[in-house]
Amino acid sequence: MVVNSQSDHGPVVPTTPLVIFLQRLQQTALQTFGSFNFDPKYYVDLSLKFDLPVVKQAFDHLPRTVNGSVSGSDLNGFLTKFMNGAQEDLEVVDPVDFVGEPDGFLPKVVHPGVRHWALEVHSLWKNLSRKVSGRVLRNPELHTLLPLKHPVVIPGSRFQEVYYWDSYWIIRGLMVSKMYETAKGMVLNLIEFVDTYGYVLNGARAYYTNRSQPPLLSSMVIEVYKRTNDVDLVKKALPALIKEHKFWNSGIHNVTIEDDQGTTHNLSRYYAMWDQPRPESFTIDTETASKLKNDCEKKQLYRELASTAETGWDFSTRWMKNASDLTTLSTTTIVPVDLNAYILKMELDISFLANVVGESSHALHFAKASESRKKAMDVVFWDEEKGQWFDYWLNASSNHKDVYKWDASYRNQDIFASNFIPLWVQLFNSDETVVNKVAQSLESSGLIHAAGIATSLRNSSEQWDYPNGWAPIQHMIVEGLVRSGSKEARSLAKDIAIRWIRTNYVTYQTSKAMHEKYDVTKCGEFGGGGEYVPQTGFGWSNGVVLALLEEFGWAEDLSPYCQ
Ligand SMILES: OC[C@H]1O[C@H](O[C@H]2O[C@H](CO)[C@@H](O)[C@H](O)[C@H]2O)[C@H](O)[C@@H](O)[C@@H]1O
Repeated sequence: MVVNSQSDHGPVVPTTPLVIFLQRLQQTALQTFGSFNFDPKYYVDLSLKFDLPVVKQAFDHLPRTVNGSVSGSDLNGFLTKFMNGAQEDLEVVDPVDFVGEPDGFLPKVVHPGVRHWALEVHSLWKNLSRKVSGRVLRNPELHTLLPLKHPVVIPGSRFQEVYYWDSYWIIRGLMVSKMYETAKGMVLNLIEFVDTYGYVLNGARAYYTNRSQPPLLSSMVIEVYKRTNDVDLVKKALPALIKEHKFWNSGIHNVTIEDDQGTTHNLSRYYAMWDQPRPESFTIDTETASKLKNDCEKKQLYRELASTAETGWDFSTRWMKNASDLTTLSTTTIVPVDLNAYILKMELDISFLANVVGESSHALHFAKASESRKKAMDVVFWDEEKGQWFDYWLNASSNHKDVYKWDASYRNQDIFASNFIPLWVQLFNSDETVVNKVAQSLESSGLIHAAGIATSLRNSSEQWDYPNGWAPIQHMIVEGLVRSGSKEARSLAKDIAIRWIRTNYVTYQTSKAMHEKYDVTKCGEFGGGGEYVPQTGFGWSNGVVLALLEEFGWAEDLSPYCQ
């Protein structure tokens, strides 16, 4: 599948003729309809009513002005005659395992009003459940939606397809809702991606095949296994997880760093296999790159944009050399703390799962791999004095035959929520000294707000910076604190959980009342953090709310927070 591009910046996975055509349609639509309320993704999600050559010919024959634009009525006529709507590829499905109030649902949530809300959140899974329509299965070449075998829960809003890392928090919520069949089906779909492509795709669309997303498949398998003891699922998952591990630890994703003692360490980075504008944001990326001078620079920027989408944090100043200039994105030259924490957890998970099915040599191999990564993270990321792990920026001048010489000054000293993610992993949260240091550092970091843990301290307009970014990754930090077993750490975790739950409650009620996308200014100090779309909520927010309510329970009234 992967071929080398003309430039030497890495591989490129070719896209489909359909995606290329839909990008052209997207460009024309922008010219015709203008940028107000324009969502470029909408156009690459449309499907064809006829074969591509027929549709293309009709499109090419639309009357155009000298500057190439098409009139609104001609374009609307074309869309009606030749295209199906963006959401018609999927059918709403009744999940087989949904019941209004599952037996033993959230026993520690005792306040009646909060219990009522939790049941409403639980019921949102029904509104977010989809299956791929028969049309896609019969004629996949007419659709950018990829045909998945099992029904899914989608994030919602403009994201009507499965997303890799969103699925993790959705599955955490499904566990609370006792929807094990649905969760298992979602895991099986992701396993099939690994079988087909060698990695889990960013999302289930033809335009997402050139990159992955934060690798949390092993965590999903573990969560389902813990509740169901489904050994068959483990047997199916294990080869896929081993293959996925290889994807993240070889070729462009692998980085070797030599420390002061001359020991080399292998870590991983994000690196999309793409050097063109992202099809779902084609018009935006083209515009972003327009200020660059030459094609080589543009290709590199496009790779950085796609690689940043692979991080799940698209976009944040975390990946930018110059915080006010998106063209300075440098994601491929950053070794990220969170990615390596996820892979460390993947190694421990694989080792555990291999033991479950009696594959002791794999169990041993991955246990050793986890020890090596832990050492590498200690050397490259960990700052003992600051009590945080910092991203490491690769410096071209230190690159000798693909081995980078470690230098403390290349650590990015900026504070992000990702600096605390390693706490999620047992090898770190079992060390009391580390936990205490990290907890103190988190408390004084400035990241904890009324709404929970902010993604960054930078006030920028990027989606993943303060005040917009309230990542579900805070759930991992909370879990790390809880798993440490320390009383103080649990109390900090509870404090953060309370903030997140209140915020989401306020967001939910406000959004419900307004029946429109929620407006932060209406939610007083708890504004920000939730992402509640009327009638569906948002997949990962629903999941984290349910998981936190399960962990901490709830006895007080929440309604005073929503006046
Ligand atoms: O359409 C632009 C980008 O949209 C996605 O990113 C955002 O939504 C995802 C779904 O909730 C989420 O997983 C991601 O963290 C968000 O930043 C998509 O993942 C990107 O690849 C895409 O370019």
